[in-house]
Amino acid sequence: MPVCGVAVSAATYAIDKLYDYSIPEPLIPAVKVGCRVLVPFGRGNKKVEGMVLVLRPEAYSAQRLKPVTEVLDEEPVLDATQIKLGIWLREHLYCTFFDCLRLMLPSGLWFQRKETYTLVQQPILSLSQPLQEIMDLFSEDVPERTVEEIRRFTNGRCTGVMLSQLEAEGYLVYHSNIKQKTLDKTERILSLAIDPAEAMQKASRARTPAQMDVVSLLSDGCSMSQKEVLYMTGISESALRGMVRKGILEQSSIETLRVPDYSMIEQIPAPVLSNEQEQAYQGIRQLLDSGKPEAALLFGVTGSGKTQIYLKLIDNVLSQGRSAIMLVPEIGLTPQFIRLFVGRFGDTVSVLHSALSAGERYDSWKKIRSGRARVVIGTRSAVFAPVRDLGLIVLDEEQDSAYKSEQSPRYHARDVAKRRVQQENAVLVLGSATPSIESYYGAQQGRYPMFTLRERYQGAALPQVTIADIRGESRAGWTYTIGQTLYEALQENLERGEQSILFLNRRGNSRVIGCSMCGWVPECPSCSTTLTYHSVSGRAMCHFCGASIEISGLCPVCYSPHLFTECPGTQKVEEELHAILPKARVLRMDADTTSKKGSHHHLLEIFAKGRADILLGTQMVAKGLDFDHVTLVGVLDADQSLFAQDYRAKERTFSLITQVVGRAGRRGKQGRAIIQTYNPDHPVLLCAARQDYEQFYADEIESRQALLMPPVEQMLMLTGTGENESDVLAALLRLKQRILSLMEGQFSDFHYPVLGPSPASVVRVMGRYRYHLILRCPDNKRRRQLISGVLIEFSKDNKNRGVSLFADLNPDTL
Ligand SMILES: Nc1ncnc2c1ncn2[C@@H]1O[C@H](COP(=O)(O)OP(=O)(O)OP(=O)(O)O)[C@@H](O)[C@H]1O
Ligand SMILES: [Zn+2]
Repeated sequence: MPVCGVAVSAATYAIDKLYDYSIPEPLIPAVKVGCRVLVPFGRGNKKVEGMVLVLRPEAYSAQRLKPVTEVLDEEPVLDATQIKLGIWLREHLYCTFFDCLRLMLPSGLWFQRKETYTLVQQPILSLSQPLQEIMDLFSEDVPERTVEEIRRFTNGRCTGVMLSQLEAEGYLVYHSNIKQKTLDKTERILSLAIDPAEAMQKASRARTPAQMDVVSLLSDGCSMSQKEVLYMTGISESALRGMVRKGILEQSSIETLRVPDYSMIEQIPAPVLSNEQEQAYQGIRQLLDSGKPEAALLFGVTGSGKTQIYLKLIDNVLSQGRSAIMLVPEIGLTPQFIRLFVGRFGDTVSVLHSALSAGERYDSWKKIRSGRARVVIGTRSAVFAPVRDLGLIVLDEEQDSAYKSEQSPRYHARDVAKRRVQQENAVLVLGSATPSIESYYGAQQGRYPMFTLRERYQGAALPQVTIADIRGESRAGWTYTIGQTLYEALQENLERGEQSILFLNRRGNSRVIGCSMCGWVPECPSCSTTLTYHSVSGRAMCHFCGASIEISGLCPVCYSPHLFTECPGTQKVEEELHAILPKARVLRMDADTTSKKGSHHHLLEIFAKGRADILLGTQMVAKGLDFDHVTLVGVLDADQSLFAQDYRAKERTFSLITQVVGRAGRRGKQGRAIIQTYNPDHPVLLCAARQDYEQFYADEIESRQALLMPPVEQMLMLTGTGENESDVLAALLRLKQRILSLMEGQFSDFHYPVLGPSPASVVRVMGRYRYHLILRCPDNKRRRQLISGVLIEFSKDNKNRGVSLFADLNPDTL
């Protein structure tokens, strides 16, 4: 009897392995490695999804195996190389086979299952109480129930075994309906139905500004999706329908092109590379020609033209009939950037990013897999793109933390890329003006070659940086966030008609509310955080779990009406700018103004066209932007991220500041940057001001060496979470003891300190406490054996009930 080994979706880490199933005669031709199947699993023989990983055509098995129920794919959705990668991921990320394999598939390809039970007949004999409870849910009026409903109505008392028993007795019959997620293909499009002037007249009769906004938005004859119109104008859907009824707007429906058509885009000719660029290009090309797997670091100052090198390398790869993957951090994927690639490679380009719908993703995946797309540009998960004949992977801004997944499987795109080029004989290029300490260390250790670009393209000078000590200014009675030095520079720039970028070094964008009488501030009941005030809804909301409370205008504790709200940083600075530079056209870019799809691109477009003088924003403005007329960059609060309790805080600050400063003066004109700080003598800021990466690296690696932090030593973090704080702590203490005793005995060759338990920086999220253990030890087979063993043991131990545990290698933040 032929047998197949299946990675089963329902298996938890503790019981994860390849499960053997027999293949019934009629299914033999259909079962192939890399196809998904439906198999019975567990004691209840619930039908679950799985993926065939091995076939043993003539296997003999002593025990009776359960048979495969159904084959879900006609052709394999994963090939042998991808399966190999999945198995490697599983070993390194401590996840199940299925979770690792699923990473490589677009969600549109996943299945949605509806499992139901239908009444056949009510039992004549009396049943045990729990079984009767289930049968009571069925009647002639309600003959069908989903499994989910049954579980909910019985408060979880119903088990798979009970249901199978009722099925075996002939009272109920089971159906499972599985289908690939269906996908929306059309979109509603709006345009003006009449002449703009006439439309404006009609709209103004409604006396609502929103309707007039809609008309002016569409007045240049363009059409726009309804979604965009809703977002840009804030009008309501019913008001839009009204405008259609009145004949102001015309509505049509188009099939959305789920893969954009790039074939008509105008070609951009390849520029001639500078000497420095040419040398780096030739060096990496030799690696490509070697036909061996290689990795290289491309270390080039901001504006040195790394992108042109990537483009030419991709040219080379394509001419060999191979494919390339170009990875960028989410916010680096600007329209300008995409245009460069599309202009060069036309319709062989496929862009993958998180704002794509499931359908778009699915269609891109098909285009890539078929070999029609040979250049993939995308964010983190594009590292799994199923390109034909991989030749090159580029990680631009390779130090960016967006490359690390914060959800299970917690992979780092750089590690996956390294593994892929090894498996597929390709070349990996890590590009950056401020490489991660890991990558630079690797190059220093001779693990891979480094190519350096010391000059900006066409010799444009790096910006002149001034460190502005704002301590003195506030003492002198200057109360604005924008210090005097920066203010004067902004004014000069405005007079000269040149653009400026202002960078607020903050992650979130929170508006605090509180009572100025009793000091009350709203806190989240389930997370250790304060709530953020949203004036639109009049509610204070938790950014971790989404819980919110209404703010009525009175303090809930002392009933005083004196509530204060403090503006989010960017909004406050925007108001300030209007006050001190009333003529400046300011564009604010932060989490608030860019929450909708496309708005980020839209704002950048406005700025690129020179329709604003100052671009003000959070980290989104720091990286990758390339504008012609920006000659001034201001960093408003350089210190913000410097003192975070995190071993990467300095690295991140240095990188951010260097990146943002590097936005100035990229086209000949001398750029300036002003860094405002309360710590004008801080070595990290001094290095960033000189854009002296080497010095920064030298200092940083010394302290990592002293503290045995990555990259000198690898770090593994074990996080326990649970609702009961003392349970979490006790479980982690037991775990620590267990690891230590294993290191005494069976793993005596593997002896390293275990630190903790220590609380996570936000200790409680969604009602769950989070504590860490930290191991600093090399990542090798012994470590993986040890950790995988204790993880499994942990989940099987009843004492740990209510506490879950996961492992994370070299976490990006603590
Ligand atoms: N060989 C070239 N010919 C013409 N223009 C070039 C060339 N190299 C670079 N440039 C131009 O110089 C500018 C800076 O290049 P690019 O954006 O690639 O720099 P970068 O190294 O990626 O910088 P950053 O790290 O700051 O993003 C771009 O506008 C680019 O078009
Ligand atoms: Zn919360």
